[in-house]
Amino acid sequence: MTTDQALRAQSVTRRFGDFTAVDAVSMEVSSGEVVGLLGANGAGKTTLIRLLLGLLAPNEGRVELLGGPPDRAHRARMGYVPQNLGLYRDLTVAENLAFSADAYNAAVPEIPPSLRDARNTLVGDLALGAQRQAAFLVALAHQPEVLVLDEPTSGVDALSRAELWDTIRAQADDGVGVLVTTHYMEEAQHCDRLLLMAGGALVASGSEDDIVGDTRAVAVHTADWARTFAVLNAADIPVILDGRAIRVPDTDPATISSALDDAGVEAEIRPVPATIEERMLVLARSR
Ligand SMILES: Nc1ncnc2c1ncn2[C@@H]1O[C@H](COP(=O)(O)OP(=O)(O)OP(=O)(O)O)[C@@H](O)[C@H]1O
Repeated sequence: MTTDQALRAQSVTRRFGDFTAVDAVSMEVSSGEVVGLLGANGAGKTTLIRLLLGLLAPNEGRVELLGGPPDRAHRARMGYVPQNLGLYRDLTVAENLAFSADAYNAAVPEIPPSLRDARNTLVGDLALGAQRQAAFLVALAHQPEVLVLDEPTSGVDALSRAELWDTIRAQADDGVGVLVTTHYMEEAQHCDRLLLMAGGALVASGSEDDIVGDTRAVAVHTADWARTFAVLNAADIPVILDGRAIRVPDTDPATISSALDDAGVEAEIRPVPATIEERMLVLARSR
């Protein structure tokens, strides 16, 4: 390892026409840490990643990859698993691995037991969990010092997700700096630190507790959940329906009672600590 700093963005902005996809973002990832990049669809996570990796040029600001510019030489020291996995679907797992190792002048790694039966299967014919596993293997073949993973666990079953997180943690324990995006909020617990984006900006960072802070929510218990949801929604109250449970973040319980009383809906209202997902909703609404 030649530097403790794996990735850094300093006041980085990227526009597409009049639209600002990444807005003056400053952040960094150190070697050996797993940093989770969270945010709703369109928050700017993938664009930030592409800027950090030199795949897109910033309009303003500066990025550093392993302490230098994100040029070919520095990019050769990082591993990237994009959302679409970046594998050749019409090549087998073994062929993808050999191709990538050759491109980086690295030895072809051994295929782990869980993928061995699939070594001669075309990637396009594999289940998504196995495809993601293969993409990890390919990205790690040249022993990168930085690993950037864009939704690595999306669409895979719980067991495969747990295995992928084990792999991520093992890499960090070996000193690799990891930046990972996820849509699954429960996966925030696997990260050492979180960055939260909304509307292109970095709106919060730290641990899950730092991000939630003292934000509160209200749990609404009612038999008539459909009407309750409709009434609160119509009153422009930030209501969340999770199954049949109704939650309202960052809103005075009296406001909720009053909206429901006016509509003649019977409900029991209980203030509770907010979740990170609810805090994200609050931050996104305030952008
Ligand atoms: N090449 C492009 N041209 C125009 N707009 C773009 C381009 N790339 C991204 N955008 C826009 O920038 C915004 C941020 O997109 P981005 O893919 O970075 O979000 P994201 O947080 O990664 O979302 P998701 O979780 O859905 O992947 C979106 O509104 C997207 O439509």
